Amino acid sequence: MLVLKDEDPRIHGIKTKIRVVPNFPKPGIMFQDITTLLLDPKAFKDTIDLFVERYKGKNISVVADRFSFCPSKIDKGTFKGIEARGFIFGPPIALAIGAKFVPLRKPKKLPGDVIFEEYTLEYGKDRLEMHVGAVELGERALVVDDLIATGGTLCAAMNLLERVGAEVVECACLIELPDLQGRERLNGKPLYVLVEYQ
Ligand SMILES: O=P(O)(O)OC[C@H]1O[C@H](OP(=O)(O)OP(=O)(O)O)[C@H](O)[C@@H]1O
Ligand SMILES: Nc1ncnc2[nH]cnc12
Repeated sequence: MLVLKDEDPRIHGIKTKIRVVPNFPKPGIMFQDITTLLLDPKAFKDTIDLFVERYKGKNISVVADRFSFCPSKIDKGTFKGIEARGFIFGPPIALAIGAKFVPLRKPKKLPGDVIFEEYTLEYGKDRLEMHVGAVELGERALVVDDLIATGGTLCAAMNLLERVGAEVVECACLIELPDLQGRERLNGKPLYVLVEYQ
């Protein structure tokens, strides 16, 4: 069951549009499918608006988000779905708050010089890369993702930004899986989520 995080009536509409698919991509995983949310322009817009309302006027100059789009792959027992979720929420939030968008990509997708961080997922392991020079010392950054599970992805993203001297103001996710205790990997960094799955 998805649990409402607060009383904003828009959150109820958002929650009803997230489909939960049991046993995908592996037995035991309750997959939170946001593609059904994207089919509903009002729910999708409400999601972006809630984040924009929270971060507008907060002097944030960087929105960092995973940015990936490539075919599925299966390697050494690790299933990775279509890599397409990371770029959905970050760019519209960045545009609306007047920040630049910095893509954090899976390996070998960025053409310039990169720094990278490796991390583990609920159902696999991966690596995030960021272009050298995309973020400058002292910039205030927001890290956005669709979902926090074990927290590995957000932790890797924060590490990348902090290694180049950015200040990560907050992490923002549409969905949290609290049972996986991902928050505890964020070293006390604030995390804002719209819905929890329990
Ligand atoms: O908190 P964590 O345990 O790190 O898991 C959360 C991450 O898992 C999913 O991405 P995934 O890498 O599965 O790929 P996709 O978004 O490209 O489909 C999701 O979009 C988050 O980025
Ligand atoms: N249960 C889950 N649903 C959707 N994306 C995920 N990423 C990691 N765990 C996930």
